[in-house]
Parts: sequence; C-alpha cells; structure tokens
Amino acid sequence: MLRFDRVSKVYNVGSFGSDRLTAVREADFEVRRGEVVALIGESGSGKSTLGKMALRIASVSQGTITCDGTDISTLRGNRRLKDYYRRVQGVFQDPFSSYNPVFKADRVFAMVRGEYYRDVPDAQWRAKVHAALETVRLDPQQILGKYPHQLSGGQLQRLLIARALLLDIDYLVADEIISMLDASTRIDVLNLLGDLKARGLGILFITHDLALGNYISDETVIVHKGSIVERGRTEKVFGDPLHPYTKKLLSSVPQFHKKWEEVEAELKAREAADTRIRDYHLPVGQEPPAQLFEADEGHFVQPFPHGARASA
Ligand SMILES: Nc1ncnc2c1ncn2[C@@H]1O[C@H](COP(=O)(O)OP(=O)(O)OP(=O)(O)O)[C@@H](O)[C@H]1O
Repeated sequence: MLRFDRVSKVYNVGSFGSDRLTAVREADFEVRRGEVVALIGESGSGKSTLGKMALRIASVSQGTITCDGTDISTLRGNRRLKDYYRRVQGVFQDPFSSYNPVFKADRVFAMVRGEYYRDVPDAQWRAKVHAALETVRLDPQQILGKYPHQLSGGQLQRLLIARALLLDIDYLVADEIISMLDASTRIDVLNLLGDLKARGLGILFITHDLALGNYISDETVIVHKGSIVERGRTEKVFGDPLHPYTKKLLSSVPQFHKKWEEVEAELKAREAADTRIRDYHLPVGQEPPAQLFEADEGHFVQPFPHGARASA
C-alpha cells in the first residue's frame, strides 16, 4: 500500500525564498494494489505535488509517505532508491517532453536496460520489451526504431507506460496522462489503465477532469487549495457529495438532460434533507481541521460551516 500519512508540503517562494507556500496540508489517504485512486482538483490545488512526493521528486515537509510499510524518506543511496523505482513509477502529462527528438523513441527502453537489466541477454530483453509493448497494445513492428515525431501523442504515452511496466512496478503515479490526448486515444489509455489495475497495479490517477476520474477510479480524493476536502468510494463521492466544494465541482459539469435550475433545486433539497451535516458543521469563522469526519462508512468529509458555499 502506498500511504500518505498527514503529509504536508511547504515551498519556499518569493525573490529570496523568504515566503512560504503551503501546497499540501496534512493529506491522508492511500493507494492499494489493484485499485485506482483519482486525485481530483483544480489547477494549483496541490495534486502534482502529492504525486511528486510519492516519486521522491519533491521532499515531504511534514508527515510520512510509506510504501508497503517503509517510510520512503528513509530510502538513501542509489541501490535503495533504484529498488524503490522498480516498484513505483510516474508518467506525466506531456509525453513529448519525455523524449529527446534527436534519438529514437525506444531509447527510453535502452535506458531502463542500462540502469536495471544489464545482465539480461539480448534475446530475453527483446522478449521483455515486446511483452511490455503488447500489454499497452502497441505493435512492436510499428513502434521500434521510430523517432518521437513519427509517433502520435497516444503512442508516446503508451510507450512511457510500457517503460514503467518493464520494471514490474506495483504502483503507478499517472499525472494528467490523458489530458493531452485526443478523444479516441483517451478511451484506449483509460482502458489500458483498467487492464493494469486488473493485473494488480495500484494507480494514483491525477486529474482535473471529473468525468475521467469517475470513469476509472475505485476511490476518489477531492483536493481544494492543498487540503483534502472529501474522499471515499468513487460512487459515494460522486453519488452523494457532501462538501460544498465537491458539490460545486460536480454541479459545474453540464448535465445535458437537465436544466440548470433543476440541478440547483436538487442540490438544495438534498442539503436540507441531509441530517448528517449537523454532525460535521463548524461554527462560522473556525478553521476547518485537517482531520476528516467519517460521514458514512469509508466516506470522509472535511468539516465546514453549515450553509457555506465553496470559494474558488
Ligand atoms: N517547485 C515549486 N516551487 C514553488 N511553488 C510550487 C512549486 N511547485 C508547485 N508550486 C506551487 O504549489 C501549488 C500546488 O501546485 P501543484 O503543481 O501541485 O498543483 P496542481 O493541482 O497539480 O496544478 P496543475 O493541475 O496546474 O498542475 C501551486 O500554487 C504551485 O504554484
């Protein structure tokens, strides 16, 4: 399990690094193997920072991230870090920036070999590469030996996922990997992630797109201004949103079969009927605690003033 335990990140900003920006505040959630967790929030809410901390690209300011029980901040030295990256890999939004246009795209595989599999004989390595490409539904004949500009964004993205698979990973941090793809490729990559999940991979799926998050995830974590405001089984968070910010996000997605007034009236009626709100409403002016309230089994919400409307 990849577990975030009250994890915070403070960046030093300003001209001399004199100001501090809290990008993530006491985030608490986990990604289990064989499960997709969607991390959803607007731009600047701290999603990528959470992914970067899990990949050790950014340090953790407070709290701990553990991978199957090991605090990842204690992994020092090339060998232990390499072992970690054998198990946890990241794929990011812009596939083009991960390739050097001067080299053939499959150089990313050669780099993995040089780093991790020097002793593997050529024939065995070829078979491994072919198997990884087939898993991501790429035809080795069409892909190997090509330059990045000869491949589509979707192919390049799948190639990066194949590279991660060469390492037999347990967890994948997928940061906005669908956003830049065209509609027909999107569904392919989404279905691929579904296959990987079925093979037992744990996936942290970072997105600002609610529909994508809803489509693919088992658990949803909603982040707003660095804090998790709601999390739980995806069907609960989407079907019975509790926090004003989650409601606002969901109501901003057009429901083509309904008029806007109908949606708003439904939200108000649901809120009025929701007796649980009394249990977790906060006096106006009180800072919301980082610890979430369990409103329903496995469905957590950050307490908020009753009647509050989420500010953007
Ligand atoms: N290296 C850094 N130094 C200083 N501030 C940073 C750094 N990286 C991110 N931030 C700030 O931290 C906050 C969270 O950024 P982050 O990239 O995690 O958000 P995000 O939700 O992933 O946004 P997006 O979807 O636009 O990538 C933002 O205010 C951002 O400007």
